[in-house]
Amino acid sequence: MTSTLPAAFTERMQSLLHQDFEAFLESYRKSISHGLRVNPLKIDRDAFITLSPFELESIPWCPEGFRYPDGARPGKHPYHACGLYYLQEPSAMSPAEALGAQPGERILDLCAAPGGKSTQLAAALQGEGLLIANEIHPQRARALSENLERCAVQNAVVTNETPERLMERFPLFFDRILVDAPCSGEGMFRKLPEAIEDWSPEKVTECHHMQLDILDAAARMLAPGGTLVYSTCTFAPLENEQSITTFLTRHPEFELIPLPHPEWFAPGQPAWAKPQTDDLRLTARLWPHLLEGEGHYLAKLRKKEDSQNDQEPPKRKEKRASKSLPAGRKEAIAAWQKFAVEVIPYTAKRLSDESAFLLFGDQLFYSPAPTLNWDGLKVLRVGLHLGTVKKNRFEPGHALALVLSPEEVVGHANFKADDQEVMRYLRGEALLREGEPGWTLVTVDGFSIGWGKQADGQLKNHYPKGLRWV
Ligand SMILES: C[S@@+](CC[C@H](N)C(=O)[O-])C[C@H]1O[C@@H](n2cnc3c(N)ncnc32)[C@H](O)[C@@H]1O
Repeated sequence: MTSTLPAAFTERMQSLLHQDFEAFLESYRKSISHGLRVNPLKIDRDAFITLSPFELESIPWCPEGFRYPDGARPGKHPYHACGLYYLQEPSAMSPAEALGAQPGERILDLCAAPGGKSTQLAAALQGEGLLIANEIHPQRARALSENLERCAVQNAVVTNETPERLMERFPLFFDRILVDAPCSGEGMFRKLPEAIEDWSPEKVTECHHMQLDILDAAARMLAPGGTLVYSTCTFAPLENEQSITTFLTRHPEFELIPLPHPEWFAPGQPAWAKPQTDDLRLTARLWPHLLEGEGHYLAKLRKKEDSQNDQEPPKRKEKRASKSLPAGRKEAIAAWQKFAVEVIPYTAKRLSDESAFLLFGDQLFYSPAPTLNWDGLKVLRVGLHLGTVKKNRFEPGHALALVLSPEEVVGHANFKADDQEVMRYLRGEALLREGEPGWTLVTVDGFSIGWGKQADGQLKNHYPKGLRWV
């Protein structure tokens, strides 16, 4: 790392870490830790170990997590475009693991973009239950949506809302909530030198207040008995031990519970917050000088089963609102069914619950929560984007391609990962190829990557324009 660390930061860390300070500072002279997390919605861990073109080293606190060496470029490999893995620095793999999402649950990832933890939570759900992945910034919400799509997630709803607005709609609704809070980003100094420029003591204070507001909203949305994980990628006690202590003072209905992997994660520091609470030892610090990772803070909390819910959730209007039932829905479903029977007859049955189809404009989605009403919320995606209803035809969505396997489609074109045709496809070029006319699933070593349409000795390219490699 070449940029100089802010003096106010190093002085504070020295006064906190004492004899460990030199080792902490030394960690900034080492290269960053590269990680990837295998996406079990596309390939299981052991199969990926066999297939991987990169050297892999297991990360102890995340079964699907691996380090890869400097110089490997997994983001530039077609397997990345197929969604076989998500690039994530190793300590950032800990919060979603700690949350312990189970298939069938209702999960909220409140500060979700660009989606590292959301894709991990979706994998834990194994397609069952509901994930709401929320991001406040519109552009970042779009990146989140694309990453969930690439990782073949079918049961996520992507919203672009403030925590407060979500809170009004979903009181006491979730089994588990992740607050991966906006923070001063001291754990990013090694990876992103811009984070050093952005940092200031005032920013630390500002983030602390923002974190408390976000946590208040999360507290209201969690069902009694539910689990909340709070995480940051900063070292400032004010944003970690102090945010949790203040939260617990404001919310006696919550208690800290121990985190897994005490052999890897150092305990939180009771002396770094006021009033001093011994339970802070149950929170965790991931230090860059004690493990290979950029650093994180984690706290796992439970909302007591018998917590007084002073405000009971309002009676939800479960009936679908008119906007979700636009004119043309029937025709859209018919167009989909015609497409599905012709192109993906084996999957058509799985995606046939009439109540799950949602039409937004000309975009057809298959909802994981058909009884929920999304009117009035900024929603980017509700479950699986099936495709676009065009005049007299249905054009399948990229998201649909990514959830399909070759056995599910009538026509597919497979290429080996090192075949130049794959690069041409990713650049958006048509491929010269003979085949049955019509929609064709393009696969790389058997893993779907997108659609093509076969006609006149060519496979026309339907890889989305915004994703094309240049
Ligand atoms: C640490 S990042 C999230 C990283 C993400 N969980 C992941 O694993 O890819 C924090 C996110 O919180 C968002 N954010 C900023 N201000 C916020 C606020 N007031 N309420 C909710 N989220 C906010 C930021 O835009 C940012 O995307």
